[in-house]
Amino acid sequence: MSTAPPVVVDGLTKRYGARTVVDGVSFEIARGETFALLGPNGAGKSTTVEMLEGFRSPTSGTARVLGVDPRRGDGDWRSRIGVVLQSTGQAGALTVREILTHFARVFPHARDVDETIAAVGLTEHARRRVSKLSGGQQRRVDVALGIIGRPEVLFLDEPTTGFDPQARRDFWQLIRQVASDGTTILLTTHYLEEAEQLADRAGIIAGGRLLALDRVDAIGGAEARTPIVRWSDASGRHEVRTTEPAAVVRSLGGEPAGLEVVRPSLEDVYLELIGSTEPEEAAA
Ligand SMILES: Nc1ncnc2c1ncn2[C@@H]1O[C@H](COP(=O)(O)OP(=O)(O)OP(=O)(O)O)[C@@H](O)[C@H]1O
Repeated sequence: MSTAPPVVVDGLTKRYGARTVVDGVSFEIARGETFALLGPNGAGKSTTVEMLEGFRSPTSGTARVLGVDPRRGDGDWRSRIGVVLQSTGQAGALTVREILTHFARVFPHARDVDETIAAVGLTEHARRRVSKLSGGQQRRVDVALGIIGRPEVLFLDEPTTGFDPQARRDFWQLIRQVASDGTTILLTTHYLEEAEQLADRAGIIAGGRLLALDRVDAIGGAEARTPIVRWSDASGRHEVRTTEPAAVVRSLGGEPAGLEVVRPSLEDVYLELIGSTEPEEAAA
């Protein structure tokens, strides 16, 4: 087995005419790691993922997935990756079990069809046509199709869009299980809590450029994660950023009104980073 990381991206760039939509992006994803790519609409996340899946060609830079240039990936390579595209597949007339059975035959080490249906919470709907399912249920079929081949690298592009909160939590459980089997996962999502729950590391991208790349609990740097103590008194509302929140609380003597100690979340850090980009850059 190769020791190279399963995903290696170096200076990846995509231009459409004069527009650069992915601009010199570099990162690696280690074997078994879950990596989240975060960024606003139009940031370049799907374009990056689609270049890794071999569906789009880079203008410059390189990508290697399982040691292979995705544009040159053959059938064997494709059977080792799993893809959940952003748009829902239209598998109209087939039932859930039929479409999964059909795809399972394509892969040399496919998962058990009924276990996979159960894992995505569709056992009750296994005999229903995919076209008769709700949007969120169809999305679960997409996810089932992405994992049926027991991929070594799984690409999930906004997998839980349209899921209700319980379905999202069930999905997280499923992805944790897939990750614990050693699968390397690249996830894009607009739900920062999802990235916090699932990802080991994340990259934040805006205007095609990678603004930050780190462990999910460290992204933005120590400064951005400094706790904030807030309280109110007769003179109004106060806020202090401090590495020693307990000492600040003690110094207040007793418990002042509205006391809260907040550790900035990934969402706070993300909004600060995205907010600091030029609007036209973020929109470009
Ligand atoms: N075929 C194309 N021709 C020209 N521009 C394109 C093409 N495909 C995508 N783009 C542009 O590239 C930019 C990046 O799009 P991309 O879909 O990668 O963003 P994203 O980060 O995935 O956004 P979202 O969160 O909305 O899915 C967008 O401005 C989009 O309009």
